[in-house]
Amino acid sequence: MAYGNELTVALLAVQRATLLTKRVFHEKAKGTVSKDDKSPVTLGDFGAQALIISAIKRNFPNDEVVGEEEASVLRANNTLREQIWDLVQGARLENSDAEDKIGGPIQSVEDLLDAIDHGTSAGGPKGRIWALDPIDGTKGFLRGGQYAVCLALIVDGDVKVGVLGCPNLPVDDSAPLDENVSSDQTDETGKGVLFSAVRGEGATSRPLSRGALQQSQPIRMKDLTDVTQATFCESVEAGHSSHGDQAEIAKLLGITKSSVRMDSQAKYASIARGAGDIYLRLPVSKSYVEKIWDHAAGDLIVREAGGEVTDATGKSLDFSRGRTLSENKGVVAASKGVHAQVLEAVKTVLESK
Ligand SMILES: Nc1ncnc2c1ncn2[C@@H]1O[C@H](COP(=O)(O)OS(=O)(=O)O)[C@@H](OP(=O)(O)O)[C@H]1O
Ligand SMILES: [Mg+2]
Ligand SMILES: [Mg+2]
Ligand SMILES: [Mg+2]
Repeated sequence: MAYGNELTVALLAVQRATLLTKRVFHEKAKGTVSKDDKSPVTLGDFGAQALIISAIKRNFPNDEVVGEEEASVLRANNTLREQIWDLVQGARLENSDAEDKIGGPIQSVEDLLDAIDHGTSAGGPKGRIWALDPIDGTKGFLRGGQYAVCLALIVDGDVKVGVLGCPNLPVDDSAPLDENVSSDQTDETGKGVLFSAVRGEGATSRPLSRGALQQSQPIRMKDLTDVTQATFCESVEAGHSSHGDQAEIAKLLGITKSSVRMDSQAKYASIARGAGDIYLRLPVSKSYVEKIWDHAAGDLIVREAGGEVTDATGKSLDFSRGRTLSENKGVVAASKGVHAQVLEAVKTVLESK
């Protein structure tokens, strides 16, 4: 399989990072710090970024990483740094071959900080670049909702491998969409999914585990031709995606079911496994530019599951422009049978503004 080694490393690295994020998820004090743009970052975001980058550095020392977080807050804050060090040391895969494959534990606090700060690549159209969002949907993570650990390999501007770890989604790919938002399952009864895709080779899901990788199974978008029957997913935060425009589009398409609001790239994963049909993310402000780590893995997983992903003008998402999707506005992801119709409605509503 093309990119087989990259896929295995990415799956194990994301799986190990979810052990850490799940621990933080259940703690009352998540070590939340406000970043310069006022968005939150937690012990979980820092710890997961350190663990994943150390696995990449060990296996692919020449690759670059575009990561969301950086360590300056930790260099200045002893308490936070020590808390993360403890968490990172405690996050080990219970299968020694799997743990060895991704380099074993981080050796020192300096290595931990260096790993986090290795995510500063400028991105671009040439070479091998990993896009990493250690916790996507941090606001959802803090609220007790959905979140995802997201990793993708971009080669010469094209996404080749995508992995999404979704600890709060039900394992069952056929569970209805509202159960994807809020599952009654526990880790023991079937919660926690690892999605992945390799370019040209399809998309899969498998249960998250604490050790070796579990068996995977293929996932497919639902084959929808009657758009009025669609269910669509959107962000929880109105500040991230325009609920008003999305409601107008649904109305124009004759969709009567109410939208399902879900944090993070779990939205891409949910439509890829056929639980939902459409993911709309329409710009709230003219100035906001989407980040590549918020979309790279989800975009590939949906396309490999038979879906179509464009921006609000119909262009493919362009991951070759650096750290952001500077050539794109918004996201329209849907099954092939209805994407063109959805895109027309998006254009009509946005042009009327
Ligand atoms: N103004 C604005 N517009 C669009 N997107 C923004 C904006 N501000 C932030 N972000 C990014 O949104 C990421 C989370 O998106 P979600 O779809 O998960 O939002 S929500 O949590 O469901 O509300 C979130 O990712 P994380 O920081 O990884 O959580 C941000 O990168
Ligand atoms: Mg963030
Ligand atoms: Mg994000
Ligand atoms: Mg994030």
